[in-house]
Amino acid sequence: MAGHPNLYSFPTSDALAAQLRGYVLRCQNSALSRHGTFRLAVSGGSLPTVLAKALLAPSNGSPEDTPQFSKWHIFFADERAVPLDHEDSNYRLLNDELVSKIPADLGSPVVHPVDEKHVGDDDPQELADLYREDLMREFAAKDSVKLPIFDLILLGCGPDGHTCSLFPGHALLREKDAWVAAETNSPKPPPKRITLTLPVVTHAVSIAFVATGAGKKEIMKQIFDLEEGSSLPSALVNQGAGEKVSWFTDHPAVDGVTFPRRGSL
Ligand SMILES: O=C(O)[C@H](O)[C@@H](O)[C@H](O)[C@H](O)COP(=O)(O)O
Repeated sequence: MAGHPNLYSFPTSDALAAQLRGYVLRCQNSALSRHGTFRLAVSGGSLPTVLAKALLAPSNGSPEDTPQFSKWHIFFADERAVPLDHEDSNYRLLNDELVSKIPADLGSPVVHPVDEKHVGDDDPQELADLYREDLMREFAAKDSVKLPIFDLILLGCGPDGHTCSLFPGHALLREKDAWVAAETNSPKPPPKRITLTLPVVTHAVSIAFVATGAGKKEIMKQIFDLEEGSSLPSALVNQGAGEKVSWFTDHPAVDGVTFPRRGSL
């Protein structure tokens, strides 16, 4: 993939949220003009809170600045193998932070949770297989497709460089064909999870990371160390998707990070 990812850095969380709103809505508007729906995947961690701040802010009244939630299909970039009402559930997190707070006049998104009947399985592979079937229904109805193409995937980045539930050094990073994979021994609790794979992430039309706070600074240096080249999962997304990737950061997270394409929105 040609080109470098875009890196944006903001002084405050309000400034970051305002620009993230514009970015997500541009992705929405272009997806709606292409195929009438907006299909995105979101991560857990701090992302749903930032996303809610971005999307629940008042609109300037123009159609371009209005989320059309009734046309959204929201999937999970990764999910933990816990009941949907469990405090570790990304579904619950997204619902509490964003979905339950959407004003009625903006419509309701279709949210695609993992299959609750299978969250207790010893092997989360069954859960991953069922989630793939859900993706197939949404993305592969007409033809057989090799990989789903999300309009947007919103990611976080852990202090060890993980993203989704793709952890450094894991064999899953070499996955070429599967859409959804099971993780049974995640270094970040809880241990059992499912995750979109790298080919699915890098195949998306647009990919955005949100990474904030001084705690991310050291790993950001490694991710963007172009001379050494990094095999960290977040760096592999950069390498696989290039200019389709945008990083939304705050100043403390990128203090001292040298980067070839530092942009402004
Ligand atoms: O469910 C999860 O565990 C996440 O999807 C995970 O990949 C998260 O995005 C990162 O750990 C960053 O988390 P923070 O944004 O909280 O730093």
